[in-house]
Amino acid sequence: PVPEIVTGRRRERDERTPGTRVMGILNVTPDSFSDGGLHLAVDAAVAHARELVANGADLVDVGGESTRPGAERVPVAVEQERVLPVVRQLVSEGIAVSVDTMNAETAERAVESGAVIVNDVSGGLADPDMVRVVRDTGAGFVVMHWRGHSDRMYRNAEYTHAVEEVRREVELRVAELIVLGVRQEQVVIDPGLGFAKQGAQNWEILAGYERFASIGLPVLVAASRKRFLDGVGSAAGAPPRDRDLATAAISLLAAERGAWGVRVHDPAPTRAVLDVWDAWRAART
Ligand SMILES: Nc1nc2ncc(COP(=O)(O)O)nc2c(=O)[nH]1
Repeated sequence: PVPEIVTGRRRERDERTPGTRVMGILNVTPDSFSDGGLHLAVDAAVAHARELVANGADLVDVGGESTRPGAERVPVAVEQERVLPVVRQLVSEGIAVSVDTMNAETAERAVESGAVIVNDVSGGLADPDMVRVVRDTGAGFVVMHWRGHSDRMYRNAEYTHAVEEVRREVELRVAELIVLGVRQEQVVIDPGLGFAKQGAQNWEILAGYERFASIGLPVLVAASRKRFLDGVGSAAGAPPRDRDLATAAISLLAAERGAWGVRVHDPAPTRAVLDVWDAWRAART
């Protein structure tokens, strides 16, 4: 069966299954934790994951390859060296883990190590073997809207109607996956904020949330600290970590619209606003 964290129905605050899931981001790249050796990076990453969970993350999204615009590809062996030890340790501590990878072999080995979700920004397009891994393992599968690797990301940000085109492309991709044997209940969709979308287009996507919800699949909103937030709810040009308040506001707006989950660097502000929202709803007479 597909892991409960993927299919679990939305519950009120006192139930175990979370309403809108808070997915904490764990980028295991040496520059993100320490410029020391890999071992340091793994230990630091595990410590950071524990902190994410302590601050309210329902699951931790472990990635070993930055997908920032213009980022270089990382060799699969390096990605696995970074990611797999962390996945194994977090799973052993009872933490729900998703693996953020475009590589089928990494996904397969992470799921074999206990990861319950494959979060592939390419939705299975980057590695033709990914569909087999997702289909055969039954893991949750985050299918994000994607129009190509970081090196040509912005050249693909041409839309006449961004919301409708992104919606259509996501819908078509999911239909292809189902034809290829992936079960619908495995799938979470994600409009891919910042991927082949610039500035205002990201806000159009958020404003068009209902269009994505109307596809009828769980929706993951991943706006955390992204460039399009610059200057909104924070000073223009401020460092990305200053965008956590704006991120929490988007988490609340997404949760109110029934989002399956929100993907954030710092769960604390998001957890705080979701707790406020739960208290508000619970008091309804
Ligand atoms: N599902 C999903 N996964 C992602 N992984 C990485 C990034 C890049 O952002 P980061 O480097 O801040 O994690 N963005 C997404 C996203 O928008 N959706």
